[in-house]
Amino acid sequence: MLKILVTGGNGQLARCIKVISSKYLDTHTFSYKSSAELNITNKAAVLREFESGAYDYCINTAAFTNVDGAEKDKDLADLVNRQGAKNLAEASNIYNVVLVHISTDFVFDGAQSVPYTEKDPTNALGSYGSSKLKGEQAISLICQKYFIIRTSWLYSEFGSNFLKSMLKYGRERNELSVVFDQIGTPTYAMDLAEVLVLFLKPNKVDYGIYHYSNEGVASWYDFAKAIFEINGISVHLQPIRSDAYPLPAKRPSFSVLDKSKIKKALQIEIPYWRDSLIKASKALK
Ligand SMILES: NC(=O)C1=CN([C@@H]2O[C@H](COP(=O)(O)OP(=O)(O)OC[C@H]3O[C@@H](n4cnc5c(N)ncnc54)[C@H](OP(=O)(O)O)[C@@H]3O)[C@@H](O)[C@H]2O)C=CC1
Ligand SMILES: Cc1cn([C@H]2C[C@H](O)[C@@H](COP(=O)(O)OP(=O)(O)O[C@H]3O[C@@H](C)C(=O)[C@@H](O)[C@H]3O)O2)c(=O)[nH]c1=O
Repeated sequence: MLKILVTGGNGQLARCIKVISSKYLDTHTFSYKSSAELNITNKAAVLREFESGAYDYCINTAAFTNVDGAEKDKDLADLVNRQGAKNLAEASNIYNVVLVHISTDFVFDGAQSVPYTEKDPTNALGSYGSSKLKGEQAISLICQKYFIIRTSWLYSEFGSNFLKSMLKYGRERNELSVVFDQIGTPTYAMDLAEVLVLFLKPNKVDYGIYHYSNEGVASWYDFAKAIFEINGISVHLQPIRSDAYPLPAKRPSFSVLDKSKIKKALQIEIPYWRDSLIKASKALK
């Protein structure tokens, strides 16, 4: 039996892992710890959990994910996303655990116009992205056995996300404005969860950084348009530039991820984002 700790156990991605992991219960035991049960910023608590749990893997989904909130709460974002990741890296080394850590497309500045590979230079624009980047750096410096999976624009039937916000606003309002000058790839967190479980196979895949998102490319406007079409919601949708929708945090204008490495390593085909959006919309109904 492989023993797996999942941090951030009440979050969107952890809840998707819980759904997917039901297929693996003959061979894997998953322990989900919410922020109240295991605060990853508390090093002593992390060490105690690793010692008592005798885990083989830790999937770290815990993070400070409020992109605009991170501009105001820089210290807290840093504490969770950098120090928390560092604590897990140190505990993983001591207790011989493989750390599977989730990171973000927001480690890039968006200056590129071709999809980002794992080797491309990082340069985060805001506090969320830079705290996540520092978390990655701490792990790659300290940890002997780790996978860092960068992903983008997660949504699902769980937690709060862009899909659920659009469905809510689309039903409440006649008109909506959404930015069309930020390009990336929406990713169904359930698809990512399926892929994360594939990393839980001893000595099958090389340690390091991997990019995973759904296939294809969209702006947030395209994503919103597809949400309304697929869900039969009639709303007047206006494409706008980011400067017409001012927010505390600057986002990358282009953060499409190149997924060649993960496709080769895991021998997977990745669903197109619109097909996955149809699946998620059905799951929500
Ligand atoms: N959402 C997205 O669009 C994207 C997310 N990612 C990354 O994917 C991962 C999962 O994101 P997602 O599930 O969407 O995020 P959520 O915000 O839904 O979940 C994160 C969870 O982390 C928990 N958490 C916060 N602080 C701590 C702490 N100190 N100790 C333990 N747990 C804590 C939160 O608990 P509580 O609610 O109690 O604070 C929450 O349940 C994160 O690493 C994120 O950076 C990457 C790209 C896109
Ligand atoms: C709700 C809304 C947002 N927007 C814009 C704001 C922003 O530029 C863009 C995305 O909106 P959000 O703020 O919901 O998403 P945001 O928090 O920027 O999403 C990011 O979250 C973190 C955690 C990640 O790691 C990233 O991959 C990415 O998913 O859409 C509109 O233009 N109109 C709207 O009505």
